[in-house]
Amino acid sequence: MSKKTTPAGTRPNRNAPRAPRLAPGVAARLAATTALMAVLVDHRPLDSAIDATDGPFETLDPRERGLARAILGIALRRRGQIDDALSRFLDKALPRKSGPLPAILHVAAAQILFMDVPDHAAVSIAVETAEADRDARHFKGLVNAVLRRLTEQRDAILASQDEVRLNIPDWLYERWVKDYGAETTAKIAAAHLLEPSLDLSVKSDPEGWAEKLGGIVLPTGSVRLIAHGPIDALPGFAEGQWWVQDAAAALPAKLLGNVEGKDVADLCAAPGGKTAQLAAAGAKVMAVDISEPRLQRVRENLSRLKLQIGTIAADVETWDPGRLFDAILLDAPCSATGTMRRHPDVAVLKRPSDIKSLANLQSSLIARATSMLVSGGTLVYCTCSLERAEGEDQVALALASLPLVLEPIRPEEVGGLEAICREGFLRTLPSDLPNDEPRLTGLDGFFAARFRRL
Ligand SMILES: C[S@@+](CC[C@H](N)C(=O)[O-])C[C@H]1O[C@@H](n2cnc3c(N)ncnc32)[C@H](O)[C@@H]1O
Repeated sequence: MSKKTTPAGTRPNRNAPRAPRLAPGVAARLAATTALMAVLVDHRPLDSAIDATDGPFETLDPRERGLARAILGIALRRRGQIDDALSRFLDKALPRKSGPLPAILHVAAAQILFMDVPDHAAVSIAVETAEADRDARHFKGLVNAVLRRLTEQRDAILASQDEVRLNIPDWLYERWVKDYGAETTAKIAAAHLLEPSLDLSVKSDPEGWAEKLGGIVLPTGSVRLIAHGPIDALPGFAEGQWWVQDAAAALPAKLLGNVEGKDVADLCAAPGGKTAQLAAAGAKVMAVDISEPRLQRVRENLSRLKLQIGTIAADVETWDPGRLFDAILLDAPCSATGTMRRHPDVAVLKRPSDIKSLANLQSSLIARATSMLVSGGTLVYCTCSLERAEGEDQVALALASLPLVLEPIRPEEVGGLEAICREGFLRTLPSDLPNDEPRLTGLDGFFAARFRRL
């Protein structure tokens, strides 16, 4: 048998710096631990922690990346249950100077409680991850003891937990019970525990694309698939035939009706899902966003889709377009509490005070949008929030203070789904659109209202 050798004619350079060797599986858990710390401690969005070019995800191979992402999804989705389970074995708070110790425990507990990972691997890799950190290494013994006890008592712990209640922060639970009632809140929370489907908006032929991609066509026209593997490897991506967009997020742009040939402003446009819909429907679109880097993503997305638009990096609160538009879509910045299925980090990142300040910003943006609209023009206001303060309350404020009348939304405009058309508004909930296959169920929580300018 031949020995492993270096390429012919070369010798190993013994002085070259070598990347530390990690046992199999450790790199993925280290990356998950680092990203979880970024979310829990630094309050950074998960996507930015994962995408950081100098972060540990950069060096992972696709399998490790997938594993790290899956662990993070569960660690955030089921954070309440994991906290509750770990607290049963910790009689005091973890010491301050323990580095990533909390994230190491959460990453391991996510695997032990909810993933098909051998217990001994989850525990020993957690101990090894602790060993790799200057501060956490002093707590190796604690990591080992707590996690072993967790493996022993897993079934009893899970049986004793109310998974629906434990995983929603108290302040959101209280708001939702007030607005939607306890039964619907429980359904929303249950929907958050499921890995969401992959929803696509297609330029044309939804049936054909559903067949090619192995998905279904929803009553609203989106194509829905069970997500797996890299998106850019799917048929039709490179050719620009479709784009990723939650089925609920695809509804507000449709509420502008026939936009062919019309001057439409898409305010707060990035990353451009709704811009693409408007451009594909033949509108002359001006996409406006405060963030130039995010606007660059709009340009890249629209260029892949071979759709023409104009773009302007500007703050809508102060931007003066110097002309009026026939129609405006205002997808305002919001708390994003409707997207917790896709972005479970929202439960960690948002606070009640955010809703207040966002609601103030939304009122100001609606007033600005109204001032850019021709008389008789249509304004669709939407947010991906479950909070009334960012939805129904904004409508009441706008109608009381601006030259706008409400144009109620009808079920036939949203795939005939009466349940998502409430009081003339679009109000989707994560628990809407159930399917026998749980991986094909649900919608992001969206609100939309349509106005006509007087
Ligand atoms: C909910 S996202 C928009 C999603 C987008 N409409 C889509 O469908 O892909 C909100 C966007 O608002 C932008 N934004 C926040 N404040 C803004 C402001 N004052 N003026 C313009 N854009 C703003 C953010 O940069 C962000 O891209």
